[in-house]
Amino acid sequence: MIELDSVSHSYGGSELLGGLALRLPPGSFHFLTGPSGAGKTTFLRLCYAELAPTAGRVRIFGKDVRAMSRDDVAHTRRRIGVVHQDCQFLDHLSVAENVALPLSVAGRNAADHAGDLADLLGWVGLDTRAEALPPELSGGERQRAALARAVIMGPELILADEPTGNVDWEMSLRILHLLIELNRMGKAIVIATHDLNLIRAAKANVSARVLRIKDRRVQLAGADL
Ligand SMILES: Nc1ncnc2c1ncn2[C@@H]1O[C@H](COP(=O)(O)OP(=O)(O)OP(=O)(O)O)[C@@H](O)[C@H]1O
Repeated sequence: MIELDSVSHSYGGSELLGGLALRLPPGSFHFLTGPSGAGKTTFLRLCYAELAPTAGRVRIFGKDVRAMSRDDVAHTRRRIGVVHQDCQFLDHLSVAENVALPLSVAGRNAADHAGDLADLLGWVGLDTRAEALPPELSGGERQRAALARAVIMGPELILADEPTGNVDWEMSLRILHLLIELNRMGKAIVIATHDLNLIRAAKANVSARVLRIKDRRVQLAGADL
């Protein structure tokens, strides 16, 4: 699904990710952890064809990111759902309109998918907030709306950047369990998080690999979390 060979990235300063070699198979569950600035978001952006690595090669669904045309990038991204760290809503659109936005971006008629949208909002517990505007949402509601938007296109892979940032523990668990449910439906999941307790809670429920960025290198964490 995603293959990284000897991947490093530099924005002009020091190199991040340290020549990472990694495979993300279909249906897998990965956590990525490490200190602020370690390169977690950079890793996710590489997996979403938002960046090409400055060294090494990233292949997404078998295609080298550097060889992708604009159409390839658009097609690839339709197969990947992203939960951004800051959610990135359009504040003048309702929750339902924001969640449905990927459909219209892909040229589909959102009205044809009204049933799916209602089911999805119900699944994340936002059916009664469908007409609210994003600034009216709590942190947990924002994160769940962002998750609903990430899955509306039926992606095979979900990349979630701190999906439990700014929510309490109970809500963190609720969001985690939605992601575990998606994994059980066969979707590959990658979660970038600072929260080691979240990783421990997940490992009790799902077989997940934990990647830890330390000293600018990505290592597979052991059972000592
Ligand atoms: N567009 C950019 N231009 C220049 N430097 C960048 C850019 N994006 C990220 N960086 C730098 O690259 C490093 C890694 O950033 P990244 O956002 O990947 O880290 P992170 O592990 O996700 O951090 P956090 O946990 O704080 O979100 C940081 O030093 C950051 O300042």
